[in-house]
Amino acid sequence: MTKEAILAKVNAGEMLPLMEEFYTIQGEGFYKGTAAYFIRIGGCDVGCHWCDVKESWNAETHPPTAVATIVENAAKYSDTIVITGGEPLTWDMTFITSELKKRGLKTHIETSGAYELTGEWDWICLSPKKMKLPTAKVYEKANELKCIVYNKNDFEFAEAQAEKVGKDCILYLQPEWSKRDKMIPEIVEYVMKNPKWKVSLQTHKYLNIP
Ligand SMILES: C[S@@+](CC[C@H](N)C(=O)[O-])C[C@H]1O[C@@H](n2cnc3c(N)ncnc32)[C@H](O)[C@@H]1O
Ligand SMILES: Nc1nc2[nH]cc(C(=O)O)c2c(=O)[nH]1
Ligand code: SF4
Ligand SMILES: [Mg+2]
Repeated sequence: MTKEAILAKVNAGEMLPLMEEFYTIQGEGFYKGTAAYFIRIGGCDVGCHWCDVKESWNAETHPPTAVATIVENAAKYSDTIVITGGEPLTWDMTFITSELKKRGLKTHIETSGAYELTGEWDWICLSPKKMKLPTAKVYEKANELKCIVYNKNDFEFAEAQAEKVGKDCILYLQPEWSKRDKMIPEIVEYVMKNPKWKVSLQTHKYLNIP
């Protein structure tokens, strides 16, 4: 295929820059503890300084891969597929989610919501970032809001984000991994005082799994 042809397919969401894919246990949020197949798509320009997958940022370093191939493979492992990144909404998610749903698979997304919400989702985990705020539509559609707590100011940001999501959206505070020893006690105290929030931990890191 020519470079132009590949670019056209990527723009149409029929090929995506695939960084990695793995069958594991969802470590975070509402589905924590549930087996799921993860598809990690490269490309993100949100720029969180504490991001735990900076290798995902540059889409050029991840090979454009046919969505048909990604979906066919994913279906062998699980009925729950988590699309993450990078920032998956950098790309048009319409085609990949429609192919997954055609096979009866459940589609979950991990997103900052910084770009237009595309695709058909059974579960949307919205993790807003100060540098590039979510779009109006993703606030409305989010099933869970997962705010990362790196320092005390993040509680205020989390409250402002919680104002913007729907009334059934489940609210989580998740410690930034490198600050976990400092921030876990703060989060515990905050959740006891403000019980509309729940604690989310990156349990896969404690389990030593991907
Ligand atoms: C790597 S991001 C990819 C998806 C999307 N770009 C996003 O930020 O939601 C997956 C999840 O990991 C969280 N995350 C990333 N780095 C983290 C860290 N150092 N500690 C805790 N959570 C982190 C993000 O906030 C997000 O909820
Ligand atoms: N096990 C596991 N659970 C996760 N939940 C969200 C993740 C992500 O990087 O999006 C993630 C991840 O990288 N691994
Ligand atoms: S938006 Fe997600 S992938 Fe992008 S830098 Fe932030 S945590 Fe990392
Ligand atoms: Mg992760």
